[in-house]
Amino acid sequence: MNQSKEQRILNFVLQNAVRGDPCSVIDAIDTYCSQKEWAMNVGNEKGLILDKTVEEINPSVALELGTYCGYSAVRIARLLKAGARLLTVEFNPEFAAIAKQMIEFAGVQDKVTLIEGPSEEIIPQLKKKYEVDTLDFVFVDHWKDRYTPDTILLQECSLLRKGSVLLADNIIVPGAPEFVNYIRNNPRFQCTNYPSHLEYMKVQDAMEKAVFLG
Ligand SMILES: O=C(NCCCCc1cc2ccncc2s1)c1cc(-c2ccc(F)cc2)cc(O)c1O
Ligand SMILES: [Mg+2]
Repeated sequence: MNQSKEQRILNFVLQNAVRGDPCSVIDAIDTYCSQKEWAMNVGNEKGLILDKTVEEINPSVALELGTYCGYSAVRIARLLKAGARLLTVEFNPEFAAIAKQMIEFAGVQDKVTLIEGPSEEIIPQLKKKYEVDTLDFVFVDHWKDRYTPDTILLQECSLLRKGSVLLADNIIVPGAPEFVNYIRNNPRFQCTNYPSHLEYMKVQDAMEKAVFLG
């Protein structure tokens, strides 16, 4: 059975990065996906916007929707202080299996809880099953038509508090127009747009930061 692209990315990391060194894992994925096979990791340009946002917030509890191969989970987890944690949700079992290995190889597994399943089922479980009170930071990078319903669901589940920050990927490509309309017209969010480019391409993309005002 021939390998998946995601398996090839993981193999390249295992052969070219340094176990326990998250930066070498990030660099290896970016090298492979810019030179060999494009893949939907947030990439290094938008990754720097993600880094700055995480460093600004210094979250104790972070949520990621859309793990994929674990690139952004490793990016976020490497910046978390001692005792802080990242919960990351992935729907696709093959992607989750790759991400688990990626996270472990990077050495950030103690900070990351990988949850396999659809976000609409997982979000309502976060308080009781995953012992979350409120979320300091949410990286939104899953199905683009789930951005709005899941942002509403996070509010309904009282998972956001005054100052919680959402950062959404792919505002232009593939695009999340309904989410942009919802969040920018919602008085309970203060929004900022960050123009950038689609990972590994010269195509325009952007990220949207939304601070919950309570
Ligand atoms: O679809 C994208 N990302 C979501 C993958 C869906 C994985 C899911 C996770 C999950 C968790 C919980 N519930 C349900 C779900 S579904 C995505 C696509 C492109 C792209 C851009 C140009 C192209 F030509 C082709 C693809 C770029 C990106 O940065 C992306 O993030
Ligand atoms: Mg994305």
